[in-house]
Amino acid sequence: MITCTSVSKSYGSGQHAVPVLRGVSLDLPKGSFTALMGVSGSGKSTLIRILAGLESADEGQVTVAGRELSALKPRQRSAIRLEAVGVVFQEHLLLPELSAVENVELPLRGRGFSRAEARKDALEGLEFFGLAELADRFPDEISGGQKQRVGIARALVGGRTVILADEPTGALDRGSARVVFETFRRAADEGVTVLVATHDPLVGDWADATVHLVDGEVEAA
Ligand SMILES: Nc1ncnc2c1ncn2[C@@H]1O[C@H](COP(=O)(O)OP(=O)(O)OP(=O)(O)O)[C@@H](O)[C@H]1O
Repeated sequence: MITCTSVSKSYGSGQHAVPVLRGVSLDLPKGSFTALMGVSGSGKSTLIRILAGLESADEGQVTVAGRELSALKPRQRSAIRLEAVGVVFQEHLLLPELSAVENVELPLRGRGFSRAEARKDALEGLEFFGLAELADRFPDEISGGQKQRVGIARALVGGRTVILADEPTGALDRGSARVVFETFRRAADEGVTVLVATHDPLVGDWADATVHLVDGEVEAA
């Protein structure tokens, strides 16, 4: 579901090129929850952005949800995100002027769903994660953990099969972080492939596997 082979990436060029990822290979099966760990600067965010198609690798191949990303133009990659790949960041990025359910509807509306269809699927998504009672609240009326879970519901709505998250619990207390990891677990148990970059050792209680990045390389297990 997520495969990358010999992915390398440097920032800067020539003499000033700084290698950030060096020959990273991963093969994450459908329905797995993998934690991506490593010290600050080890390349976690860069790898997540490449897998999400937000940046391109200098070398190597990346296949996500059955699509080989390196062959695609940025606009085609963003279409894949809309259809198949949800991305969650440390900041929830909910739009403050929209209610929770309206936020979850957004990617569906972007795909041309009618208002009624989008509402139905968004409510189902919130319900699946136990968030139905928050549907009509605005982001500033719910807790940080709840916002992040609404963000996960938005990332998954419309049958997306892959979720990529970068430090999703970085701004949360331990209790909220647990619930967020539990939410990813639930998604993986439904067949979604989940990769979460995190510093938070709590993730070990929910993830199936951990990949450690050290200076841009996958550390042998
Ligand atoms: N756009 C960029 N231009 C230049 N250098 C960058 C850029 N983005 C990241 N880097 C550098 O690449 C290295 C890896 O950064 P990255 O953000 O992927 O690490 P990380 O493991 O996610 O760190 P953190 O845990 O602090 O988020 C760092 O040395 C960073 O300074």
